[in-house]
Amino acid sequence: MFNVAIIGASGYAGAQLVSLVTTHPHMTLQHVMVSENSQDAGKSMADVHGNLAHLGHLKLEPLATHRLAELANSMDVIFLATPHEASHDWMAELSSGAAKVFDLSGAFRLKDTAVFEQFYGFAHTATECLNKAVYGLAEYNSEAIRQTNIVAVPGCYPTASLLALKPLFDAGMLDPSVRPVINAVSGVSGAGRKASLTTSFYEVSLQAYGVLGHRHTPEIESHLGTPVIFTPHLGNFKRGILATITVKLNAGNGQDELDNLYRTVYGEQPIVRLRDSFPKIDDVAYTPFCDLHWKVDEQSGYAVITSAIDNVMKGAASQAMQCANLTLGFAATEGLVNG
Ligand SMILES: NC(=O)C1=CN([C@@H]2O[C@H](COP(=O)(O)OP(=O)(O)OC[C@H]3O[C@@H](n4cnc5c(N)ncnc54)[C@H](OP(=O)(O)O)[C@@H]3O)[C@@H](O)[C@H]2O)C=CC1
Ligand SMILES: CC(=O)N[C@@H](CCC(=O)OP(=O)(O)O)C(=O)O
Repeated sequence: MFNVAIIGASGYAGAQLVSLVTTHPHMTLQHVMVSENSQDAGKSMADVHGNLAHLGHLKLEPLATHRLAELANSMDVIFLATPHEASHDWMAELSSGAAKVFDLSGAFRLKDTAVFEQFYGFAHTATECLNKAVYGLAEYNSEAIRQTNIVAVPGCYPTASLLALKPLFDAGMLDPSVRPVINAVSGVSGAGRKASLTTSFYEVSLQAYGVLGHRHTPEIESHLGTPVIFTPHLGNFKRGILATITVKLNAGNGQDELDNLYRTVYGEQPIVRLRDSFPKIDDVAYTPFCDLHWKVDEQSGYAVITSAIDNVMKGAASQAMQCANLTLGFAATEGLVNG
């Protein structure tokens, strides 16, 4: 059995990981942790998340920095479901031992530190870790993920967007003169558990935010290889992301070509489900799947692709678990998909 610690275990992504690790056939959850001065320190997982009421024995430990080295040497796997700053500050020490570290924050997803500082608002100084970090888009980078001890788990919107767009870009099917346009709606869990007016029940409606300036734009662009227009929206539901993506295809590409392409790329990938109709968020909520469907207008050469994921699962925790499975030598789907 592999020993696991989850830091940030009281948050939405961390609690989802608690669920996944405690049901994983080859993992033992040794530590669930929060920040040193957390109000939740000492409480159990059952106290903070009702759906984990059966896990009253798992107590949230406050994590003081002097314990980082001990974790690095005693754990096989460390999941960081923490704010970007905490992940950035702690990665060097956490990754200095035998443990493989999977960071769900955005701290290690952008290799360009100037772009990072512009979008995250603080300077990146963990250069060695950044150089080592592999972008954990599990369907694409499985070989590199297997070899590393630092995985930067992709953001939720980038996961939905890249799984839809990468096959087209990599196959040279996109007209380079027209940027892909990504309009995506996320449930409020994407904003994390801390109370705020923007995410309070009475305030949330359906609204664009971060227009032409969201930090996921450079993440999508750098891992896709071409500029995009990305507009996120906050929706009045709990879980899931639906990304509707419009692209202009190069001449000679129509419905048949896209059908063949997606089948070739994802036919053997159990987490990506190619659907016969446009997916709904409810089809993927609380699951590890990404559902894709597309339609081409043969006359204009435009195509619309929709990509649906659960932001807390494929957009965070279950993708982190896919990556952990790969580094430990299991199938990416271990503990996530049966049958
Ligand atoms: N929610 C989502 O859909 C997604 C989230 N992510 C990323 O995953 C990470 C966690 O997100 P999410 O679960 O939504 O966030 P939450 O706000 O729900 O949870 C954050 C967790 O981190 C803990 N924490 C906060 N500050 C520190 C610190 N300095 N040291 C240690 N622990 C700390 C919090 O507990 P406490 O403050 O009590 O210590 C809590 O357990 C973030 O980086 C987020 O950007 C990525 C993809 C999707
Ligand atoms: C609805 C909502 O607020 N979503 C979050 C994205 C969540 C996510 O993927 O986060 P990281 O890139 O921080 O890991 C946002 O737009 O900031």
